[in-house]
Amino acid sequence: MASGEEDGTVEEKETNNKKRTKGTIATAWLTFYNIAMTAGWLVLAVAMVRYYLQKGTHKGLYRNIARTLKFFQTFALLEVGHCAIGIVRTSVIVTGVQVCSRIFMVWFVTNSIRQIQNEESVILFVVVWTITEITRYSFYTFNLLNHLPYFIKWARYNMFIVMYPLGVIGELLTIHASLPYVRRSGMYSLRLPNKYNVSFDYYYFLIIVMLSYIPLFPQLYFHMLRQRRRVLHGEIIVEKDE
Ligand SMILES: CCCCCCCCCCCCC/C=C/C(=O)SCCNC(=O)CCNC(=O)[C@H](O)C(C)(C)COP(=O)(O)OP(=O)(O)OC[C@H]1O[C@@H](n2cnc3c(N)ncnc32)[C@H](O)[C@@H]1OP(=O)(O)O
Repeated sequence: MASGEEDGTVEEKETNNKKRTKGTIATAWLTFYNIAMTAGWLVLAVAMVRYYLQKGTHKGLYRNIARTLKFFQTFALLEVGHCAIGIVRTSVIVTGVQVCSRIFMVWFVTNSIRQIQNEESVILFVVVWTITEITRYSFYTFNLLNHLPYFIKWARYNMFIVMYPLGVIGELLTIHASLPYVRRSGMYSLRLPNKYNVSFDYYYFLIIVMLSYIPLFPQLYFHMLRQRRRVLHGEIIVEKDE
């Protein structure tokens, strides 16, 4: 029996071939990307455990892992691109908020303000991110390879229930701890008068960022709860255009 494709015109066949090639290239790239990211976050986990076992303190841990953390968290910007070009079925906005807030935490808060790098809250969010990302990227990898162990799927769609709030607590406490240093130093701020005639106060900007967690975090959390119902309980979810 002839298949639909065999019945199609030459243009239809060419379009189908192009789609298949794009699909193969995209899958190969995503598999490479997810393996690299799983490895990166595993390296980070091992470095943290080794540091703590050797030194017996969390002090200095951030400085020890900062370079690896900055590299792999910044690399995650590609995920926004994956959504934008349509090779993963995820909202650009949801992914954008998630990735940008992490990059902001790493570069513009923790990396920029040395005095807060030994805060327990920094260790809290870094540990939570690490556990989450090892699970998430190994989930995507095994899923793409069609060999997904159930416990990884279970962990991906259950751990966030606790990890997400813990990560947010770590992030908010870290921003809060940075406020006195930012106020005192006036960093990243622009005072009037200046040649641009613009004023910007990083201290108040950080307060606005903290407040923006109130409307934004529930959206990310409920998005994940919907994904959980869809993947673990097979519910059909009709998402609004995000
Ligand atoms: C200027 C500064 C602004 C700052 C603003 C501040 C406001 C910030 C407010 C909120 C802050 C949040 C801070 C975050 C903290 C933490 O992360 S704490 C640690 C706990 N975190 C988590 O548990 C993270 C949970 N979130 C996520 O997993 C993602 O970020 C997500 C974008 C929300 C995930 O959503 P989504 O991708 O839609 O879900 P999935 O089920 O995983 O995937 C959907 C489909 O897409 C496929 N896919 C996605 N990515 C990939 C990939 N890399 N490779 C292959 N496939 C991928 C996936 O397989 C799914 O496919 P289908 O099954 O076919 O649908």
